[in-house]
Parts: sequence; structure tokens; C-alpha cells
Amino acid sequence: MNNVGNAVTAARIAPAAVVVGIDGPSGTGKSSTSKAVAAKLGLRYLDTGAQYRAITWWMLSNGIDVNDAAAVADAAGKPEIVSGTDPSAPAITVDGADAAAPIRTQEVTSAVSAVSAVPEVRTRLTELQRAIAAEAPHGIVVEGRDIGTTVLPDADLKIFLTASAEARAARRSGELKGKEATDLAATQAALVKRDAADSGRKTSPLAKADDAVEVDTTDLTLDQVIECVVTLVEERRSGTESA
Ligand SMILES: Nc1ncnc2c1ncn2[C@@H]1O[C@H](COP(=O)(O)OP(=O)(O)O)[C@@H](O)[C@H]1O
Ligand SMILES: Nc1ccn([C@H]2C[C@H](O)[C@@H](COP(=O)(O)OP(=O)(O)O)O2)c(=O)n1
Repeated sequence: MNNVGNAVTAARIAPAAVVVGIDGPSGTGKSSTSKAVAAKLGLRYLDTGAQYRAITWWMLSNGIDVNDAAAVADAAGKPEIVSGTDPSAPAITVDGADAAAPIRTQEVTSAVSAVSAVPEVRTRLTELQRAIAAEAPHGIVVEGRDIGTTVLPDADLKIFLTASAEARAARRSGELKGKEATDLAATQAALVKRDAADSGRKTSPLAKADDAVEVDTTDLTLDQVIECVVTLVEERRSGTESA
């Protein structure tokens, strides 16, 4: 076959880039599922929560009062946030510094909802997220709170993960063991408080898009959730299921 023939065949065989948005509250399995699905399907991966944490870390490190929305808005454009999109090695830097560890501290977790509620912060990160998604050659799995509703409303597949507060708190406590306090009731109370703040803010709150597929992960293993999402992506790709 000549070169033109080869190119035509390759174009027919290569699947089109697929964009998947995975939203839901904390501890429902967004990060674990998104990374695994992206790795299995050869897609890029973007953790938008890590970006909101990164901007929050920068605010705290630079002495900005995170409860002063005007001060946060003024500073929102200052930090340079760079996200890696390799699902097997997610990376994030702020002004060139590795932020992977400091964005996971309790101090950042407690402050992130206030910073995320500031419209200037959301506008800046939404633009960044759209640009990253547009550059992914074979497609991308993007996880967050407002991907299906706001960041990528035209995503090929939208998933909304849920789980009981008890299950989510137990999962998070398991992660924290040995690092920080593991009081289950305190972990659950903190989760529920953050959910309420994220769902209750005015600008692009945590919400299920009308056309998202809801998956309750309370009684599913992580492998079952991954399998479920992989199957849904493959169905969308082959056009066997209507949106
Ligand atoms: N279906 C599941 N069953 C049990 N544990 C899970 C399940 N999904 C995720 N986990 C675990 O729960 C914790 C939180 O998962 P994560 O993917 O970080 O959630 P999210 O990104 O929604 O906050 C991780 O330790 C993960 O391994
Ligand atoms: N698209 C997004 C992603 C996260 N956020 C905010 C709200 C969340 O409480 C924080 C942290 O998100 P992250 O996904 O890291 O949180 P958990 O892994 O669930 O603890 O960021 C957001 O407002 N919009």
C-alpha cells in the first residue's frame, strides 16, 4: 500500500480523542479511578483538585488571608501552576517548585474550599484546564467538581461518583493512618463540611451534570468502579450507547 493508503487506513483505525469528566465529592474514588482508566486506555490525566490545592498552598505561603476573597482575587493570577498529565506519575509545580507533597497537608485541605469559591480563581484554573484538555493527543480523563457542568460541558462521557459519608470517611482515614490524626468521626465531619462548602458556593459548585452517569461506589471495589468506567468509555467510543 502506498503512503496515502497507509494514512487513510491509520485514520480509520485510530480512535478519535475521547474526553472523560469525572466529578464527585471527596473520597468517592475520583483520583484512583481516573488515573487507572487513563492508564488502561492510553489517555492523559488531569487532577483539577490538585490545581485548586496548589493555588491555595501559594496563597498560604505568601501570607494571603484565604478568607479575604478580594485579596485572593487580586493574587489569583500570580502563581504559575504547571500540571503533568501522565497518569502513572501525576506531577504539579508552583512557580517551578514541586508541590505534590505540600498541597496534601491538613492546612491546605482546610483552606481549599474558601480559595476555590473565589470566581477569579475559578476563571483562571478553568482556562488552564481547558487548554490542557485541548492539547491531549488521544484524549484525557479530567477529575474535579465542575468538569461536566462547567469546564468541559461537551465531554464525550461524564461520570458522577457518589458514596456514603461513612464509606468515604473510612477510606480517607485509611490513607491518613500513621501520618496525621485518624479519628473517624472528625474525618467524616471535615468531609461533610467541605462537601457543603463546595456544593453551596455560587460559582460552578460541585454538582452532577444532567447528562452524567451516576455511579454509587459505596459497595463497589475500586476495580469494579474502574471496570465500569472503562466499559462506558468503550461504549461511547464505539457509538453503541447514545449520550
Ligand atoms: N471503591 C472503593 N472501595 C474502597 N476504597 C476505595 C474505592 N475507591 C477509592 N478507594 C480508596 O479511597 C481513598 C480515596 O480515593 P480517591 O480516589 O483519592 O478519592 P477522591 O479523588 O474522590 O477524593 C483512596 O485511598 C482509594 O484507594
Ligand atoms: N474542579 C474542582 C476541583 C476541586 N475543587 C476544590 C474543592 C475541593 O474541596 C478541593 C480539593 O479537591 P480534591 O479533589 O483534591 O479533594 P479530595 O481529593 O476530594 O480531598 O478543590 C473545585 O472547587 N473544583
